[in-house]
Amino acid sequence: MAMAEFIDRRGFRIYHDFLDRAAQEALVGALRACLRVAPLYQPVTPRGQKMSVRMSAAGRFGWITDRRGYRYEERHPDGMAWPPIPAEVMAIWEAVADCTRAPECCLINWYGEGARMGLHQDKDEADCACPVVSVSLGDEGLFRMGNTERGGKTESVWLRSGDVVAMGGEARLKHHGVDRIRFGSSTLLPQGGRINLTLRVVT
Ligand SMILES: O=C(O)CCC(=O)C(=O)O
Ligand SMILES: [Fe+2]
Repeated sequence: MAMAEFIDRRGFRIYHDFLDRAAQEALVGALRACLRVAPLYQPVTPRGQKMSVRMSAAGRFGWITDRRGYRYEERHPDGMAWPPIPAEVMAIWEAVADCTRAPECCLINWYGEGARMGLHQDKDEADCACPVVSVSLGDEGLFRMGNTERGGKTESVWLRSGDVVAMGGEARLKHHGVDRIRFGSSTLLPQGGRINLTLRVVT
């Protein structure tokens, strides 16, 4: 793994080029194995809108949304247990999380052409002492960072394949989202698109 230097933006610690190409390829291989066990599915918000990202998860819990609400579940919507979090992913957590607890969820988001994620807070976790750690693979994504309160100024950064962001401390409950991706900007994923992993302590 590359040296752990980061840029601090409002408490978001951005580690550009944290994973080199070989590490990214190894991670994609491990994730493909996860997705064979727990395939990507299209989530629906509690209000009934289809999300543009497709999702799956690894770990004891997966974060899901459907008409019944947002929550963590120990099973995929199709009924199977989530696969274990790959060792390569755990190693990233250990390098940047600065937290004694282990992640219990690795949410897997897949962004195809036109997919985005609106500004939101990650607040369905019981313990916010640990960060949410994000790993980006494939196409570049425009990541927007805001405030703990709704509204106010935001700033954005393009996240590239291999970048890692730790959202802890003052950034833990700050709003963030992905405005758009540059579809086809990376050669990592043969079909294009962007994968984002978020590692979370849930309980
Ligand atoms: O895709 C990203 O970079 C962020 C994803 C995110 O915020 C989430 O899954 O909660
Ligand atoms: Fe988030």
